[in-house]
Parts: sequence; C-alpha cells; structure tokens
Amino acid sequence: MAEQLSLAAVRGALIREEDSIVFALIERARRPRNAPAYYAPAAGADDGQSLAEFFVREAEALHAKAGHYEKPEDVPFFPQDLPSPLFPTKGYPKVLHPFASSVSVNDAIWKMYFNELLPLFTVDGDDGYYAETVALDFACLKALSRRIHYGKYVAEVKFQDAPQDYSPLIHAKATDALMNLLTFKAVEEKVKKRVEKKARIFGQNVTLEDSADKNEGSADDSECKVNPKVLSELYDRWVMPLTKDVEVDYLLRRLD
Ligand SMILES: C=C(O[C@@H]1C=C(C(=O)O)C=C[C@H]1O)C(=O)O
Repeated sequence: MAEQLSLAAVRGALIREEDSIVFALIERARRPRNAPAYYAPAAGADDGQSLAEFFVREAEALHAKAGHYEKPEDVPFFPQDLPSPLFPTKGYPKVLHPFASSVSVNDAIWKMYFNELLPLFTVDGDDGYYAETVALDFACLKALSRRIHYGKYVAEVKFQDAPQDYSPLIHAKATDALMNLLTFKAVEEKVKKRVEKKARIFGQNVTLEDSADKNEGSADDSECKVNPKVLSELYDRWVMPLTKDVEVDYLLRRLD
C-alpha cells in the first residue's frame, strides 16, 4: 500500500484488486465444481482435512517462508504456526495502528467462498482435476481476502480525515453509527457496475474475426466465462459488507 495515504489512493488500490478478483474467478470457472476436493479426506488421514484445506495450509506455509503475510492486507487463512521468512524482507511503512495485523475476517471469507460463491460461478461436475482446482481456489481466496482487508487502510484514512466525527463513536463503541458514517452508497453503486463491466470485458472470447458490432464490452452475458451479474452480486452481498466489517473492527480499536 502506498506510503501516501489518501482516500483516492486507497480506492485506486481497491479498483486494481477488482482485476485480480475477476481474473481469478475466470480461471477457476475453467473447472467444474469438483466437490471431492472439498470433502474427501486424504488417504489414511484421520484429521478429516479436505484437499482444499490441506492445499491452502501448505501453500500459506510456503508463502510465509518466502516472506509473505508481513503486510496488514495480506492475512493468512491459517495463521497458527506459520513459519518465519527465510529470506530478508524489506519491511513496509507502518501507517496503520499496530493491532491492524490482527484484524481478520478470513473465516467468513472462507465460508462464503466455498458455501455460497463457488456454486454461483462453477458448473456442476467432476473432471478429476482436483489439484489444479484447489490451486485456483487459493488464488481466488487470496485476491478476495486482500481486497477485503484493504478496508484497514480505508478506515485509517477516513479516521484521519475526520477524527472529530469518528472518535466519539469509537469511545461509545457505537458499531451501527460507525457503519453509517463510513458508508458511501453512491460509491458502492459505482463499484458494482464497474466489476460487472470488467467481467463482461475480461471474460469475453477474443477472436480475430470480430466485426465492428462486437466491440469490447458488448459480449452476450451468456458467452462470458463468468456471468457478469455474479460479480456485482459478489460485491453487493459479500465483498463490500465484509470490507466494511474490517473497517469497523479496525476503527473500534483505533484509539486503544
Ligand atoms: C471502501 C470504502 O468504504 C465503503 C465500502 C466500499 C467498498 O467496499 O467498495 C465502498 C464504499 C463505502 O461504503 C470506500 O469508501 O471506498
């Protein structure tokens, strides 16, 4: 995240993350649901861990050794016993309150992704490509989690811009009032329209035979790799509400 915190800069970072989320979903949609990746435990294992859970745990351990999960927007799904980085890391400007790294809504993201979102954008079926499937899931989870945890920076900027408005609500632990104060409905409407449009543009088949009436963004939704409406629904029902939960969680402890 940029050293210079401003609402425009943070919103710019959120807009860039939309690209990562749309592309990650498009990639995952290449595979059908592949349900056994989510319930069948490893051969001989007695802990009942699915392939998806195993993969994310092991991938996070590898990423942590490479130096990932140092920044407050990079939050692991399995933070217990993560190894330390094996290589020098550069450090990052500490612009947030120190407890920021402990704010996490990853449990909610995990449940939302597997229980609600996957059935909306993958077709029913089992092609046996389970290892590839869970690697694609990991990419989706990481992109969603990073976007949502950027909410920490959004909250910090909003607090710095109006401490006189936020401080009394923080002292009073007025969660609902904080939520109202940090909500910008007009911005949310634009975000939903933009992610839907990105899914329409990024997810269309590009051919050299395209005629003038087949310009970017004009693809039929049914031809898109991920239904664009799923993106606006994802943001409306989960991504923006969870980002705001992160904002509120951060603000509640901002004055500790
Ligand atoms: C992130 C912000 O805070 C809230 C959450 C939004 C989002 O998650 O996209 C958009 C507008 C606000 O209601 C923001 O103001 O940009």
